[in-house]
Amino acid sequence: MPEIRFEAVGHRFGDDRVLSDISLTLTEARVGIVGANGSGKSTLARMINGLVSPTTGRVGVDGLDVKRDGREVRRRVGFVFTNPDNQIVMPTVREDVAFSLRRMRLPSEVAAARVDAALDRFGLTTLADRAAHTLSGGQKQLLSLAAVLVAEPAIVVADEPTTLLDARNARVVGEHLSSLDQQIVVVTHQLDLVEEFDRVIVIDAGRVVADDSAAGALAWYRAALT
Ligand SMILES: Nc1ncnc2c1ncn2[C@@H]1O[C@H](COP(=O)(O)OP(=O)(O)OP(=O)(O)O)[C@@H](O)[C@H]1O
Repeated sequence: MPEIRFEAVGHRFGDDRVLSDISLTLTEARVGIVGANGSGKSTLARMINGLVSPTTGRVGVDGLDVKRDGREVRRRVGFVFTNPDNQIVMPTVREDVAFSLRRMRLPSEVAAARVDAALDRFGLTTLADRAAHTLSGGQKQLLSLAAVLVAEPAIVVADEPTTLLDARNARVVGEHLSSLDQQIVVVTHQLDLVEEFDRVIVIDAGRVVADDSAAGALAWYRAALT
């Protein structure tokens, strides 16, 4: 598995300190991040591919510095947003998945085969020529996953990927995420999504307050909520 390393990471937005002294080395296949609204989870997740740079400390991916080696890191880290509308950029489903490969300069038949395989994997083949904006919320989130996965990143970071979905679609997207070969880091309020994960980290007020097996961390968090 890849290695994601936070070294004494802190972050401020203006005068607001939102992360303090985070040191973590993530090498497990499936890592969950949970915690209260505004505790800093999204900010932490966004640092893994450089969407946010820490104000203090350092974030590394496989020995690369996220700030210095941003392009190389972004090739390794795919990011799935809460709202797929923020991620879908092309008119049709097929074009949107293909867009992720534009920089790789693959021979066109190789690219087309990869796009077809990604569409098939996420059950989107029959929707390939549909206008992307006409998909349902669940279908759009599957399209976002296909568009991220087609580029074969080593790590997938997902920030509340099931929040906008109904229970059935949340389960479908959750099952797809859990079955990935890639290392995954998932931020969520839906605790069942990370119940089978290898490691769960609880963030509170910008600090790590629990870091354990899923069973241990979730028991801690549920007790803290009551
Ligand atoms: N771009 C920004 N500018 C200013 N403040 C920000 C920005 N992004 C986040 N914040 C603030 O940083 C804090 C942490 O936000 P973050 O989104 O990381 O929390 P979170 O744990 O993911 O919350 P939620 O569960 O509600 O999504 C919040 O107080 C938020 O208002």
